Amino acid sequence: MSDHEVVVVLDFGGQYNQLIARRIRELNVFSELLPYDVKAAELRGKRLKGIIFSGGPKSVFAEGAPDVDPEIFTLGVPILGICYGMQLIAKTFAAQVARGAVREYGRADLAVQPSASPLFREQPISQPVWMSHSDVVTSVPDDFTLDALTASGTIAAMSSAQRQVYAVQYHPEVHHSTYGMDLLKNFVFAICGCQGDWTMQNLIDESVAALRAQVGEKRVLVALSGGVDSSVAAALVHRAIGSQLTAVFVDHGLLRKGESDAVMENLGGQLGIDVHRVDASSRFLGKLAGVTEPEKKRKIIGEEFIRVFEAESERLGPFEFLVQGTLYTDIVESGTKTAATIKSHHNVGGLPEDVNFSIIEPLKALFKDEVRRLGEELGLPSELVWRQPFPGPGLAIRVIGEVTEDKLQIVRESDYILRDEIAKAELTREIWQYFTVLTSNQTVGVMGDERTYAHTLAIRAVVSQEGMTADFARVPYDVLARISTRVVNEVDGINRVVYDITSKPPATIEWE
Ligand SMILES: Nc1ncnc2c1ncn2[C@@H]1O[C@H](COP(=O)(O)OP(=O)(O)OP(=O)(O)O)[C@@H](O)[C@H]1O
Ligand SMILES: O=c1[nH]c(=O)c2[nH+]cn([C@@H]3O[C@H](COP(=O)(O)O)[C@@H](O)[C@H]3O)c2[nH]1
Ligand SMILES: NC(=O)CC[C@H](N)C(=O)O
Ligand SMILES: [Mg+2]
Repeated sequence: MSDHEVVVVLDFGGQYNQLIARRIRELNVFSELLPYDVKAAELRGKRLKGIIFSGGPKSVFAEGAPDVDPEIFTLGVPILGICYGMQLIAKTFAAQVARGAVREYGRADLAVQPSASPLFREQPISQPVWMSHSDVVTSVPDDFTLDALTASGTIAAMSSAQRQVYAVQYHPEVHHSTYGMDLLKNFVFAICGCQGDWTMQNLIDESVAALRAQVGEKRVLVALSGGVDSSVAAALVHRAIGSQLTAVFVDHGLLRKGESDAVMENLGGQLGIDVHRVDASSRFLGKLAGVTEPEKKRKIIGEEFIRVFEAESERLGPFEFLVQGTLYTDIVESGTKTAATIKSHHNVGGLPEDVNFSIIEPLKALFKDEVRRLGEELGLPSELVWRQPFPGPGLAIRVIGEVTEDKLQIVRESDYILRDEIAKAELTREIWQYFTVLTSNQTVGVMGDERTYAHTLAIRAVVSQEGMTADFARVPYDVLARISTRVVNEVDGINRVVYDITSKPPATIEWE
């Protein structure tokens, strides 16, 4: 990768960090996320054009707060600090950072100053931005200029042209910051002087070469779910090593109605790979019996997947390598050295300690929408590339609390109705993900003049770009009404249907 221009993002543990790298790649400039404490000497070997300090959960004045190698400031390339990154720059250049009297989460209104740096070139002086911080920079360092304030008077941007150091308190990488992409573009091109020499085709060529070198003549197993990520990962690995690749699809009894057969009918042909199905429902449901705690459920499922792959390796293998379609979202939400654990994705935080494979995750730096572009570039059919995401733990995390066959049946049937009505309303492409959740809460109803005491079902439908942030979908009321009526009439055990109107953050997409 070193023959491309690179803008490095230093990771202080914020939730959106890889998103920064991904936005830069969108501008056709290679970008990667590195630990915040990388040594300046390690960066010298690259065609380094700029450095971005990310956000992070710590306070710069907390004990042991993460800091960079001071030599980073002597590399002679421009630096952009975002949120924690800006607070760190303020501290480095002896300005004040304090706990804010008013915390800013979500939308804020930015007032760009007339003398602002080229970061704000060709942008409106008043613009909406997305904030998520409690600490504030309360004075601008000597020889820095103030570039922007928010309506509450917070210092929101500052820079020193002479030092080539720029900083913003808000998050230009999230699409709710309307001109965020323009700011990053100005940083990358006007300030760092990049040309833009990186494309998705480069990524394919480089991944194929790296996979061939890593695997050699050995055999490889791919964990294939029929979803977007594992299909794209399989297609990429197949391009690299052809018939050395074997696919295993696990029917864990937690799939949607009709899914198992549909995957077996279509997927092998679409990918040109032999797919072996394993019926593992009794072992998954057996292990989940009586378990209610979401993280425990996720870890059981993560381990059971691996045990099934090991058994298949004995039957069909041996296989030295296991390919998973892990995305960056799965990694950051599972928790890293710096990022908090939000939930353990089965394929990352849910993995057991003893795994008998070397794991290959060719998409682990990417987000869903990048993977979709990659899938299109690899020539996969669009119904596969645009399929809505479905989590590996499946319906087990959509039955709140204990998973039983009866409860799974309710979710399976109601999900089927929901999907049917969304398809009839031609909303499948507009809504990013949609499903039902059995809340395991019972309420009183009246049906056929009789009192009922039955379950509440929730409908979750969200719009998103890549699953890191999301908003609830504005599904038309008449569509919701049809779904509600059909669910109560056609699915036993439900007497109430509610619609989840929370965004992410503060909620997540799945309920567990
Ligand atoms: N039923 C399954 N059988 C085999 N592997 C699975 C199964 N479910 C998930 N996996 C593995 O776990 C990984 C993560 O699951 P995840 O749901 O995030 O991805 P996906 O299913 O490939 O794509 P999508 O997000 O579109 O559903 C998959 O890429 C795949 O490698
Ligand atoms: O393969 C997966 N294994 C998991 O353990 C898992 N948990 C959540 N998801 C999916 O990830 C996206 C973000 O979900 P959350 O907002 O609920 O964290 C959404 O698309 C979720 O469906 C998972 N996918
Ligand atoms: N998002 C961030 O980088 C937050 C920075 C710091 N933890 C604060 O709360 O102000
Ligand atoms: Mg999936």
